[in-house]
Amino acid sequence: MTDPSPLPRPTRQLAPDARPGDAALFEAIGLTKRYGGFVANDSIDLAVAPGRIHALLGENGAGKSTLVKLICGLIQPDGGAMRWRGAPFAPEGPAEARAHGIGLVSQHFALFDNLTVAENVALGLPAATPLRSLAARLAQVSEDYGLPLDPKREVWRLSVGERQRIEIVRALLQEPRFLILDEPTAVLTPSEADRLFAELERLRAEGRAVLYISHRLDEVQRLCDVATILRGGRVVATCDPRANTTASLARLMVGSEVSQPRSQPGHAIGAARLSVAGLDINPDDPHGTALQAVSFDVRGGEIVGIAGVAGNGQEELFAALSGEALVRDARSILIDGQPCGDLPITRRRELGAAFVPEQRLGHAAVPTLSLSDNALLTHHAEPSLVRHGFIRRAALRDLVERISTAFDVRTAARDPEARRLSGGNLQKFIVGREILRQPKLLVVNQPSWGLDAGAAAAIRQALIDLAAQGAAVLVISQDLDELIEIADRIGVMFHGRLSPLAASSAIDREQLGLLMGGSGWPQREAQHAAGA
Ligand SMILES: Nc1ncnc2c1ncn2[C@@H]1O[C@H](COP(=O)(O)OP(=O)(O)OP(=O)(O)O)[C@@H](O)[C@H]1O
Repeated sequence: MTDPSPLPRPTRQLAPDARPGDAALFEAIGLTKRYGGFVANDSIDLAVAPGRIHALLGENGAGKSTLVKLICGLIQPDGGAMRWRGAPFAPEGPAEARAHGIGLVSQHFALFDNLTVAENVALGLPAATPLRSLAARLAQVSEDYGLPLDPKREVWRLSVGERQRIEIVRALLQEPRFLILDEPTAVLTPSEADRLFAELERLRAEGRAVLYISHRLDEVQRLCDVATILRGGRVVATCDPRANTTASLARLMVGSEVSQPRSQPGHAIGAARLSVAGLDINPDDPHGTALQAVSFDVRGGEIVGIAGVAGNGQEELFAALSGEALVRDARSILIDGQPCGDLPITRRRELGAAFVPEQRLGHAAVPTLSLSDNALLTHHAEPSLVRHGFIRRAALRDLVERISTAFDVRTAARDPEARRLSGGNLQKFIVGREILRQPKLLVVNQPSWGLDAGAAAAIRQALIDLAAQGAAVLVISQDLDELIEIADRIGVMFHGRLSPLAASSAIDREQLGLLMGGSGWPQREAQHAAGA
């Protein structure tokens, strides 16, 4: 890891009275939010002091994002009060919260797809900021932060990891007095996360306050001075995270022990169910990553992991495998021996394949459709659900019930719109929707993004069990610990190339990290990867 670069000094200094140890910068007193009869935040008391990094923990659906939305004026409370530097605080909208110096890196990105990176950043800054100078500043600052971004690129072309970088850089450029980050590292690489932590530590040293939401408890212990834990919309504990173990924090969040996934030893590894040979793709997007001679196979009974920094071809690989991007040579992708590089996604599903894209809202699920209609999107070829062109609504609702039960999807109402689910619950739903089809091949991108420890363990267990039943499972993930934990073999993508797959027992985190950064590739591979 390289040392974090010095960052540009903030232009706006904090008031001299804001010093670590001061009285609370922000307070919530008995804050309550209801959705119909469901209480998402139940009399929350929270005090965030300047010069502190304060963790907000809780399992999926505990009410963390709801609290953040209240603080930022995105929704209004039904009871209780908030105070800012001791004075009553009731922001009517996000602009008012921003004017007080509250910055937000949200879990569901608030970005306009058709605008460029620079245009999106400009929208979060004072109106007078000229776009041209902003683009140059943004390029410089994003490099300094170790979060590379191309200011001219349109957002719709970017991966989830790249979108996350925009959110973070945009919030940091606002030099907030109180910065709230909702799962910021879920799709960042370890070195990107390290740079972010260094930046948060700088904010703390300057007397600013940070509210940090993460399901990664080791990060919380490393970074945070105090932790407030929510369960079922209520505060159940406020503690020093370093005085706890990750297991005891997880227990406080979940209310019981969290079990770790267990591999199923002794099951047979069969023939290749997915074979990719010499896959070359030149994406339409001039900023996309060309895939160069990607070759690998995934056999029945095994999990293959693909690691890599976002933007190194993982999106293009997923699109080619799923049929969202068709390839000229049909034989470059075989599913159970059948050439299918030129087949659309429905035909690939009929061959027994299932796909889970990384972007849950907008790609994997339509936000404004109910869960049952979202289930129909990938199950419509099944005769039990659609017969003679008629949708069997009762069977569909039953399917949603089965997914929700099997994957512990918690909703505030029956068959709600996808956008009403908490991030983690929607993730459980879209992964569960595909696993319940019992596919012979599952390709999944970032399976446990935003999941709490218990839910992530449950999803990983489901992937292990699916492979043990004979399916081939391909997991694309930026979470190296996840890949090392569940994959039988792992490869790394760099500049559109895939390293040879290595047995996960024979490769460690450090070697993977080096490959992700472009070191340690065989000479020829490195030359190709660098475009020589
Ligand atoms: N607009 C809404 N309408 C109805 N229910 C909602 C709405 N937004 C959130 N909820 C419900 O409120 C509960 C808390 O959701 P919230 O997003 O605050 O959880 P969270 O702790 O942030 O979870 P995660 O870790 O999964 O992001 C969930 O059960 C969710 O279904």
